[in-house]
Amino acid sequence: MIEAQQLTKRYGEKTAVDGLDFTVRPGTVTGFLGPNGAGKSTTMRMIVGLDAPTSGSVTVNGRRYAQHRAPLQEVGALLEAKSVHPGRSAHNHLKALALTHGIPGRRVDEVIELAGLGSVARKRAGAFSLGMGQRLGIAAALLGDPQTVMLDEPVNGLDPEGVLWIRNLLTQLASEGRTVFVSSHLMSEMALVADHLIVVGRGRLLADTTVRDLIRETGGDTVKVATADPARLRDVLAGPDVVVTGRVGSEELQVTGLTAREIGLKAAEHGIALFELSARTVSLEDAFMELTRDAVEYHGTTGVESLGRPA
Ligand SMILES: Nc1ncnc2c1ncn2[C@@H]1O[C@H](COP(=O)(O)OP(=O)(O)OP(=O)(O)O)[C@@H](O)[C@H]1O
Repeated sequence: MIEAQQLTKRYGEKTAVDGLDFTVRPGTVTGFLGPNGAGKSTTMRMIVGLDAPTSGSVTVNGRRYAQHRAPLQEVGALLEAKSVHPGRSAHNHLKALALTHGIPGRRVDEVIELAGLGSVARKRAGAFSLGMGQRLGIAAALLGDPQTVMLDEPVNGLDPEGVLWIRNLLTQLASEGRTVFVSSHLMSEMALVADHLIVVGRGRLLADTTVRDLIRETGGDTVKVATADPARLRDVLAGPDVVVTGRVGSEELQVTGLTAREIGLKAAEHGIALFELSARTVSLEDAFMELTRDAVEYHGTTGVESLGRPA
């Protein structure tokens, strides 16, 4: 379990992390999302003691990282900054790490297998592709068989097979009861792998919710219906959790709380003709954009003005 309380980090004038309160629970994959510069990496660095909070605190299983006697066996982390000696092989890098942390040597071979690095383990890590480097970083994170696993952008640079491997790995780690905290900009991937989400923007907490609820709140379960008799259809669909909206005089209604199928069946039962019946699909990406619209630090421009005018 990771618990942040009023976690704050300032760099001079800049507040990178601003009073964050959240809990990452074991047994599920928790996604950590936010636009560029939102404070995700800074938060993750504070979790593993690479940066000290300006105020507030963050603990892993009730203790600050530095207070754990064997931190590598407590929290395994893949952070953006790599610290692999380029001349060393993957095997030697992991062996050195194991030796200095009292981890048995056989675990090195286990994580090499787990990370799919068997065929390249004796090669210089400096010659590794981005994807292999990511796999080595993940192997190092898992070396201490930690209860808590934290990965910053783990799918970066991975090919589709690697992305699938990460997806299965994260699900597996969570199913073993571990705490899995993972940041990514790939929303489609997060939607598949994460159950819970912590969303930040400009250092502040924007949402602490499930993928389903976030999508629902953005209107993900709305069904659009068009009929010649909207007033009667409203009456037919009425129910405790059903909300029907629509402009007066319009044939179109927006319905939440019923599926397209349920609406179609009810309309047929009452002999009401429908002209259109379509579920609005909202992706996690849409929901994320909506939620973080005001918290994006670096907006891109696509307007012609930004390209300058020809002389
Ligand atoms: N060492 C530092 N000194 C000064 N400012 C910093 C430092 N580290 C981070 N920042 C600033 O703090 C803010 C948060 O940065 P951080 O890297 O944590 O964001 P992030 O959410 O991980 O972004 P990204 O998605 O781009 O990786 C940014 O505005 C960044 O410029």
